[in-house]
Parts: sequence; C-alpha cells; structure tokens
Amino acid sequence: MIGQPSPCQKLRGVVGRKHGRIPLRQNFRSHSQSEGNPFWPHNKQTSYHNCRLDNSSRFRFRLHQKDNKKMAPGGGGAKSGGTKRKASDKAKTTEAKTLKRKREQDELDKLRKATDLLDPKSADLKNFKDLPLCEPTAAGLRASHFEVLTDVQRSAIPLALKGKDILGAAKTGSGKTLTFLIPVLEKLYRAQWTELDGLGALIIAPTRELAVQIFEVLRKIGRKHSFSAGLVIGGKNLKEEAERLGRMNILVCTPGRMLQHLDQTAGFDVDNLQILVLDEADRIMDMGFQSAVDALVQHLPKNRQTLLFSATQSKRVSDLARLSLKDPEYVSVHEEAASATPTNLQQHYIVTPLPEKLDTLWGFIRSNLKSRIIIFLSSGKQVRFVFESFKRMQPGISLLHLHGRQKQVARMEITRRFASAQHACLIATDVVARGVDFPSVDWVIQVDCPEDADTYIHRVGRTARYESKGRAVLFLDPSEEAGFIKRLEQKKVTVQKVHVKEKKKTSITGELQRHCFEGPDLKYLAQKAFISYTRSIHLQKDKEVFKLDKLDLDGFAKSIGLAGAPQIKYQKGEDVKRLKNASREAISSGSDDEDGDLSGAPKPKKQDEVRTKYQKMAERQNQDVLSSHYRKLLGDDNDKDDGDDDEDDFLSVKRVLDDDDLATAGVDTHMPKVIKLGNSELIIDSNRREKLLKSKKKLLKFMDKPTRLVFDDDGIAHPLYEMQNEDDFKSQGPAGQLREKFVSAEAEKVFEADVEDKQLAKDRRREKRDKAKARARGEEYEARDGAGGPQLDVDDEFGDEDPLALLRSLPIPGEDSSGEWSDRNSDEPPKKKVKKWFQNDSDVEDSDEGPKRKKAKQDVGKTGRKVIEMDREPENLEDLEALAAGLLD
Ligand SMILES: Nc1ncnc2c1ncn2[C@@H]1O[C@H](COP(=O)(O)OP(=O)(O)OP(=O)(O)O)[C@@H](O)[C@H]1O
Repeated sequence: MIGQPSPCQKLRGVVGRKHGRIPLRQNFRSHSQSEGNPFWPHNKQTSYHNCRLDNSSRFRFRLHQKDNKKMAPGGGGAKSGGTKRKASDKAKTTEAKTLKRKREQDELDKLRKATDLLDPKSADLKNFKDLPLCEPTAAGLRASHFEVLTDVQRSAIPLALKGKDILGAAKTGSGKTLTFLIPVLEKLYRAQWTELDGLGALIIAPTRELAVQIFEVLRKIGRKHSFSAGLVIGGKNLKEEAERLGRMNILVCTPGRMLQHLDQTAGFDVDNLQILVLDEADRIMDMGFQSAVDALVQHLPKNRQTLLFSATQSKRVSDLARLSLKDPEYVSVHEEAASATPTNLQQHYIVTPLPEKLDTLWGFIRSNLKSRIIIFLSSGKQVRFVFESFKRMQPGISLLHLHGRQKQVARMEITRRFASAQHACLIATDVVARGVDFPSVDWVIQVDCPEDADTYIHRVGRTARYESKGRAVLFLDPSEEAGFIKRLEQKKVTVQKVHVKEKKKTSITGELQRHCFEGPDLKYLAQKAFISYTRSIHLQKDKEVFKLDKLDLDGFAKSIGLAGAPQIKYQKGEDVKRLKNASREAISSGSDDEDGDLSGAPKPKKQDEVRTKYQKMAERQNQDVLSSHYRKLLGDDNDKDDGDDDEDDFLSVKRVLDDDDLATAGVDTHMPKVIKLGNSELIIDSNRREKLLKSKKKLLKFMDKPTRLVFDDDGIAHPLYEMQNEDDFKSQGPAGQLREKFVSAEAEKVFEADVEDKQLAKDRRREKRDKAKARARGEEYEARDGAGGPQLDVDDEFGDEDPLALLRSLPIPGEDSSGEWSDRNSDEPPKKKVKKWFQNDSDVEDSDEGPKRKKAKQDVGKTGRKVIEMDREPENLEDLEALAAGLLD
C-alpha cells in the first residue's frame, strides 16, 4: 500500500490546493502546550475526548495571513504599486509552496525507500534514530526523551512501518504503546493526511484509563505533527462529542462508545481509515467485547492495516478472520524459557485464610507507609468497603480508591492523584489492571485471587515497568493455593511463598466490628462486600481454584465486622458462564450514566419491548434495595449490566437489611443514604433516586401497611389472627364447624359493634341539636340586650300587673347564687335561665325541651308542682329580696 496514492491523496489533490496547506505542525504544538485550553486534559473541567486541534489551527491560520499583510511593503495603504507588489508576493508564495511540496515529496520518497530496504531482523536497530522515521515523529520522540528501542519496539515497529498486520505479545511495561503509536503517526504522515481527509487511525483500548493514557503518549510524541486527535470514551454528551468527531484524524476510544458513534452520528465517515490498533487485544477480543468489536469492524474498510497488542495472548486473538487480518506477523518477545512477567519483578504469595485477609492487609500497609501500593480486589463493593473501613482506622498513608462505578471525572482525578503522590495506597478493581502506567509503584498486592493467570500477569505488571524494580504479593486462601500456583506455573510464572511474621500479625476484627456498629452505612457496605465476594467466587469458571464450599464464610463475615454471614440464595438453573460473560458484555456496552461502565457504551435495549415502571426501577442497578427486590420478583435475568458490582441479578439475599443495618447519613458521595419510610428505612445510592423518593406520593407506595394488634391481659401484643398449632386446631373439632362458629361469632361482634355505632351516632346528633338551640337562645338574649338592658323572661299569663315587676327590673343575670353581684359583664347573656318564683328545679331544666314534652310537663306541674307558700304578699324591697333568695335556693 505504501507508495500508492490513497483516496485521500487524490482528494487532497483537489481540495488541498484550493484551500492551501495549513501550517498545522505549529498548531499542534501551540495547542497542546497552551495552558488553560478548555479542550485540553490538564484542565480539570474538560474531558479529553473533546480535545480539538482544529479550532486553534484556524485561529493560527488567520493570524498568519494577517501578519503577511502587515509585513507587505506599503501596508496596503497606497493603491498604486500595491497591486503590483501583491502580485509579486503571491507569485513568491506560490513558488515557496511548490518548493516546499517538492521537498516534502522528496523526503517522503526517501522515507519509503528506506522503509523498503529496512531489515526488521537487523541487529543494528538499537535506537529510534536507526528507524526510518519522519522528522516530526523523531523530534517528538527526542523531546519526550525516548532514545533506545525496547525489545518489542525493535521487533515490531519495522514490520509495522512496512505495512504488515501485527499480532504482538510482550511483557507488561515493555513499551507496547510506542510500538503502535509510532506506526500510526508514520502511516498518516506518509499518506500526507490532513484534517480534510477525516479519520485515518483508530486506536481501541478496553478501559477509559488506558485510552486516556494512550492519548497522553500520543500527545507527547505527536507534538510536532499536524494531525488532529481525539479521545472517545463516553461520560460526556454524545451530541457534543459527535460534532467534533468529523474532523479528527486519530481517535483513541473504548469499543462501546465508538460503536455508538458509528451507529448514531450522522456524517461520521470511517471509509478512509488507514490503520486500526487494538491495545490489550485479548481483552478486547474476549467474549465481553466480542459483539461491540465485531459490529465496529463491520463499519471499517477492509484494506486497512491492523495491529493487535497485549501482554498476554489468548487463543481468541488468533481468531483473525473476525478482524480481517492479512498474513499477520506474530511478534512475541517472551523468551521461550523465561517468565511472562518482567525479570525485575519480585513475586511472592502468602497463604492467609479468608477471615484473616484484612488483618494481613492492614499489617502490610502499616509496615509499608513510605511506599506506593496498588491493592487489587475483585469487586467495586469490596473496594468501597476496604477503603471506607481503613480510612476510619487511619493507617497513616494516603488512601485512594478506584472502581468502574465512579464518575469519569472522579476516576481521572484519582488516577492523577495517585500518579503524583509520593506515598499512597490505591485500592482498586481490575479497572486499572491492564495497561495503566502509574509511575514507580513499589508494591502490587492482590488481596482477592485473580480469575486467571493472565489477570495475575496484568495486575503485577503495574509495577516493575520498563527498567524499574517492583514487588508483588498475592494473598491466597488455603483452598486456592494448589490450584492457582499450578495455573501460574503453566504460564511460566514463578512465585515464592512467604509467611507473615507472627509479631507483625494484628487483628482488626474488633475495630471493624465497632465501626460497623457505630456506622450502619459501613455495615451496609460490609454486607454488600460479602455478597459481592461470594458471588465472584461462585461465578469463577476455574473450579479447581475457586471452591466456595471450602471457604470459611462465617469467619469472613465476622472479620469484616458483621455479626453473621448474610444468607445468600443461589438461583437455580443459571448458566454461570453465560452470566459472567454477559456482565462483561454489558461492561463493554453499558451506559456510563447509570452503570459506571468501563467503556462508556450505551446499554443494549430490547427493541419494541414494553416495560413496566417496576421493571424500569429494577433495571437501575445498585440504586436501592427495592430495585434488587423487584428484580428478583420479576425473575429478570436478562438485565446483566455491570461486571463486578451487581450481585443482585444473580444472587438473592434473604435478609438484605434489618433495622440495625440502616443508617442516616452518607460518609461521602459514594456512601449510601437512608430515607425513613414509616417504621422501615430505605437505602438510597443515588441523588436522583433520592429526589424521586422524596415525593410524598411515591413514598406512600413504599410505606408499610399498618398491622392490627390485639393486647392480651398481660399487655402483650398479638396479631389479630394468630396462626394456631395444627394439632390444637384439629382438637377443636371439624374445620367446617369451626368456620361456621367463627363466622357466627364474628357476625355477632359485628352486630354489637353496629348497635354501638348507631347509638354513638344518635348521641352525636342530639348533642349537635342541643348546641344549635343554645346558640339560638344566646342570639336572642343578645338581641334583647341591644333593645334596652337585661330583662327577665316572663310568661305572658301574668300580664302587666305582675307583682314581681320590680324584681324583674333588677339586673338578675349579673347576680350569683349567693345574691351578691359578681364581676360578670352585664352585657353577657345569662348562662342559665332564672327560675320563676313558682317553679322548682325540674321545671327550669325542662324548659329547654321541645314544645310537646314541655306541654306534658306543664300538665304534671299542675298537679304535682311544689309551690312556695308565703304568709303575706311581698310588700317592700326586703320582702321581695327574701322571696328571691328563697326561690334561688
Ligand atoms: N524506548 C523506551 N525508552 C524508555 N522508556 C520507554 C520506552 N518505551 C516505553 N517506555 C516507558 O515504559 C513504560 C511502559 O510502557 P508501556 O505503557 O507502553 O508498556 P506496555 O507494554 O504497554 O505495558 P502494559 O502491557 O502494562 O500495557 C512507560 O512508562 C513508557 O514511558
């Protein structure tokens, strides 16, 4: 292919001349070095994948034109002579351009010739300057202080420059990144690629961290080139990203997100792609990424160059047909007899029973406070628990944690902090196991046994990189020892067994239990960690190594601060292998927003499928306990969306939470929050979910239904209907009879309750009526008050000649029963009607009754009424007062 004009060269022949060549070489440098550039990685606000070079390019181009104008003699002010000068300047510029193009063409021809003559097996190839590289690449390498070729670089770069497809395997930290980046830059340079030619190279990495790192190296060594480069890893607005994709020459991406763009971004053209690179190819090609990569490759042109690199090569990588590799060169720099791991790496293992793992880890950290340590655990939940618990115990070294569920910005920040810290301990999942190049890591500790020897090799490869030294320690449960050591031997990895010094052993179980007791949020994490670990062991394919039944799970639960092991029910009939792979598949294609996936791809959805809101709720993994509950209720095993975090789609936990388990506050953004719902509490992992559940209406749905209790004579509460012992039940007679008896007894109760209720209603009605009457009377009094002061209520039968006229004129309503004037306001209506001199108490009381009843009582009064007899008619005021006092008695 080299030497042949590419379609883009033809295109440039037309477009390039029309627009002129933009001096992008300067632009790349100026852009990459500009501080505070909103598209540049060192700016905290930015995402790398938005990195653009072309804005800056245009800006520079305009500046350049302006300068030319200014520099022109006459400055354009004088019209005469200016035109002539302009014409001559133009001619000079065209001439200079033609010369430059010719020079470039000569350079290219020389390069191509040198490449053709290059002997890939030549022993003379030692340094980068021995390779036929263009000046921008060579200058970029010099500026980055790369001089001597590593083994893999020496073997693979010449072949790649010759346009061969490559399958490369080399130890961790051996410099594979440069091995594929240099051919990428050279390929595009030799094809005289410009911004207008579109996408020329695609580099795929399995994790975001690795993609970012590759992009960084590209930025370093490509600083003298004029290509535009972008990072496509998800975690950002797809539309925003899509707008910038069209003009990128080199893209570094994760498979899922790239596929999403290929499917959804209109006008994103990959037809001209010259070179495809897969870093950590065995991981990308494994079952988890299989569908994404296959779909992606379908979009790409067949006549491209393909490079595949990894530290470990599995059989799947040799499934070359899928990638349309043409006569690939197999480059392996693992010496036959030597180990697959770097020679300057010391490897040890400790046999530590599962319940003592955290004690051993704590002891190790405490004795290595002046180091840079990476600790690998099998799941995000384990990572969170160990990080949170150790943080509370203050080990004396800066602790960091990294897992796939964290937001992209947080992941970047943690990576940056660990890379720059002098002493720090990073607790992580396998998200940083591959390819990530942290500088000077002293120790790699594998607390949970890796799933296979390849993962072991990648994990330990985070230390002893390039020519530096490093040490690695693997913790193995006694049940895992024989099986896993055998697996390592098969890969020619030799590890030495070591023992923990007795005096260095410390137990942190008590302290962990205290912390779990004090902070139910930690207890919650401990439970999740337990379940997650158990699940990971259950899912492991290699049953010769991972034996769940051999593990002391009770002891493990106690060692992480739990009172006992949460009961876990394994769903029957599940295909473990399928589930395991499915979760990986989802990692490769799961949406970042919800799942914190590794690749930033969208979650595949079943088309035209109607889903209930409960199903949607259940799909939101790790949001709260309810979602997992509904998931189990629905039995939905189609939704396997994240790799290491969600055991709930596979295992069901009988006792997820009890009242003690629940907490009221989150420790940090990743800690669960607790919302009170009546008697129970709901743990919320996301702010969105929390907001949703704060709606009263929603909360009502989750409230417990009230239980009716009855109390016995001792004050002990019982449910209304208690289950009875079967024998006792039978001894009471046939069930039919009992039922009838029960029904009639209940019916009687209902009848009685009905009578009571009716009486109650009647009383209430009566009370209401009485109140209304009293109110009406009060109003009447008020009306009279308004007419001229207090007056007695007088029966009409006495007429005007009433002998008690004087008495009636007295302000009786203000007088109390003792005959003395009270302080009561005379304006107030009397509370009680004053008895008439011939009435007794019962008459007065009855006076409020209805007309019918009143009449009847009057009839009785005619016969049985008690009349106060007096010796004489009252003559003066004293007599009247005496009479009044007597009547009032
Ligand atoms: N020729 C070289 N001279 C000096 N340092 C180099 C050279 N090539 C690579 N390195 C350095 O070696 C380290 C490891 O390189 P790189 O990350 O490419 O390794 P790798 O083989 O991809 O590792 P892994 O398999 O873990 O992904 C990096 O820090 C890189 O800067």
